[in-house]
Formats: sequence, structure tokens, C-alpha cells
Amino acid sequence: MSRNQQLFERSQEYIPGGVNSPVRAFKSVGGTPVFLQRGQGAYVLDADDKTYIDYVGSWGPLILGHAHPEVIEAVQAAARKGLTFGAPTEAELEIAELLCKLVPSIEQVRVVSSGTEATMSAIRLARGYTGRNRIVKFEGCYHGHDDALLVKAGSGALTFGHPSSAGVPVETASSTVVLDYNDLDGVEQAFSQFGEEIATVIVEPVAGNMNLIAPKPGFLQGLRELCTRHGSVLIFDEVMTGFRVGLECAQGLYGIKPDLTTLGKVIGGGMPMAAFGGRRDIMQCLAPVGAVYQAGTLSGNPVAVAAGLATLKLVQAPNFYEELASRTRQLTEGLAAAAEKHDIAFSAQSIGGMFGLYFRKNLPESYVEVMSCDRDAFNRFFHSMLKEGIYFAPSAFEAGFVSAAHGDAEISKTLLTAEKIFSAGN
Ligand SMILES: N[C@H](C=O)CCC(=O)O
Repeated sequence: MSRNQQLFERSQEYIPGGVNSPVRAFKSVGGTPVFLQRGQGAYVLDADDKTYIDYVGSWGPLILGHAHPEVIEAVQAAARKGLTFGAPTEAELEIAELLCKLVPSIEQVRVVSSGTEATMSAIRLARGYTGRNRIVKFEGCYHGHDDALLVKAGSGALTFGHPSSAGVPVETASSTVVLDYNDLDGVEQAFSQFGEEIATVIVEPVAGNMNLIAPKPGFLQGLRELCTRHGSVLIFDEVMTGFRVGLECAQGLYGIKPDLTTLGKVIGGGMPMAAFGGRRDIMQCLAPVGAVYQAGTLSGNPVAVAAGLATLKLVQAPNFYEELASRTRQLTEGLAAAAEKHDIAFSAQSIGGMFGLYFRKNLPESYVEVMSCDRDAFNRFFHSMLKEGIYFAPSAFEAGFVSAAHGDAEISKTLLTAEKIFSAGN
């Protein structure tokens, strides 16, 4: 029995499903999860000392690759001064100033410890600000595991066929209106039915938790207009896309200003840190200024903030995002060309440093189209690539990530391997 298998058996005894987050369990693709012992640049090493080119990147945060020396140094320096204070620090002010400078829609920001906390707090704030209750979300979008948002959700919930979780009170779920992503008519109808009751529309501006779905031209603009017309708060959940698709996040890429934005992953540089921010008049409703309560013992943790600051400094290098986008495109175009050569029903696309792989001929534009992908073909491809040392997300419903540490050597090896697998009929 391999060491990965031994560890997985032991883990299942003490941790439900052997994992601390369901998508890690390899349940939908089958087999044993790889237990990782270290990472360097574009590579990770498992418990059996096997090396993989990593396209998961801890599900998005590692835009610079694993263990970037400047990030590690910043973390070590911060840790030496104390792990947590539960009091304001100059470093958290620095990251707040930087986020406000880099993201034009953010006038004030509050730092928290996870993406779930950020979206949950943004929803409460939107409700407190508007005095309304209903929220609108889109099927297949995932905004963390807050009760109100765990309704027809993507990511692990979708992967395991439980998009609406047990344990969420019916009354909570019933105030969540779920619509189809990219269907502006549906949103207009919801506003004509519930208009003045809708506190907020929350959306992933690029959906990255049902594989990857790009917003259709006009969709995000339409949401902006409808929210403005009806006095609802537009929340862009940029936990995944924030500083992943560009320096001004997805809102900069598509030229839309949301009222509130949630951030996570990249802004913590691999440490547990997230944030929510936006219009000053809305943010001023938060305690201790206003009446919307939100708090956290470890919020603004100095070690996490140090990792975030070091990361955000490096992504501001000239051409950082152009190069990342071009390398990611090289991967997806190469994979699509290899599949076409061998007549495999496959398509792929990238946006900035994130990508989607689909076992169907054309790029999907909706949840329904993503669901029509051939999941068995994905599972076979996933395992064949894994065997050859290429680690993609173990789910047909997750986006993939390229980092600045992925160079020509890694992309070429990935493409050669995929070509070999496709030529054998996948
Ligand atoms: N898609 C999820 C987060 O964005 C994957 C991470 C997790 O659930 O553990």
C-alpha cells in the first residue's frame, strides 16, 4: 500500500471523509487523494515522493507558485514579531490602503480570515444597508458555505450532487432567489416580481466554481443597471478572480463598478486572509460606526497580512498579468489543439491566470451546458495526467490555475503528456 493510501486510511478514521474540505477527497474522480508534503514553484511533492506540475495552486491563492522566497521571507519576518495581537497594526492599514488604491470601486475595506466570512459579512451588510431581506444568486456559483448562499451552489457541493446542503433552514434558503447565470431576462423578471425586497445580487463575475464560465457580453452591465434602478447592492464575489485575472480584478477587466467586492485567495498569498469592501456609505454601516455587526479575533492577522502584502507587491510588476494570461492561453490552446488532432470532444478557455477544461465540443455558457460535459472522460483524463505527474483539480466543476512559476518547460511537458493521452483515445 502506498504512503498516500496509508495516510488516507488513517485520516478517514479521525477526519470525516479523511479531508478538511470535501473537494480534496477525490470522491467524484475516484481513487486516493494525493497527500502533499511540500511545494516549490510550479511543483508539488506527494507523500510517496512523487512530483507533480500543480495546476490547483491551493485552489487559487498561489499566483506566484509555491514558497516564493519573498513571500516566505515576509512571513518569517512577521512571525518573529508576534503571531497575532487582536489589535490594530500598521501592516493591516497598509494592505487596506493598497486594496483601495488598486481596486477603484473599493473606498473602504475590512480584512477577515476566509472567503466564506467575506461573502457572509457582505450579505449581512447589504441587508443592513438596504433594510431588505431577499438575495439573488446564480445556480452553480459558489460563495462559500454560509447558509443563505449554500443554495444550488457550485464547487464541492455541485461535485458531490448536494448543491443545496442539509442543515440549511428552509426559512433561510427561501429568502435566496436562485437564477441562471448569464440569463439577464431571468434577473429582470425577478426584479419585476420582488424588486423592492431584493437587498443584493451576488455574482462571481467569472464563474469559477462550476468549471469556468465567462460572463456573456452585457450580463454584468445589465446586473449593474438593474441593481442601480432598484436600489439593490451589487456584490462581485472576486474571492477567486481578485488579482487572478488582472490588477483591477474582474471588475477592471469588464469595466463594471460593483457596490461591494469580496476578495480572498491571492490577497492572502497562501495564508488565511480575505476581505470585503466597497462604497464608503455602505461600509460605514459596519460596527463600530454603524449597526451591522461583524468581527474576528484573527481578522487582519499580521502574518497573513505580510504574505498578502508581499504577493500584492510582486503582482504589480510590469507585464505580470499579460505574461500570466499568455502562458495560461498557451496551455488551453495547446490542449484544445491536441484534442482536436485526435478527434476528442473537448474545449478549453482561459481568462487571465485561470482556465476551464470541458469534455464537450463547444465552450459552455451556462450551468446547463457545463452539466452536459462528459464527466467519465474528464475522470479518465484526470487520472491519466495524474499518473504522468500533472495535477489538475480533482473535479469537473472547478477552474484551474496557472502561476507565474509555470514556464515553458512545464506547459510543454503538460501538452506533450496530454497529446499522448488523447492519442490513446483518452
Ligand atoms: N472552489 C472551492 C473554492 O473556491 C474549492 C476549495 C474548497 O472548497 O476547499
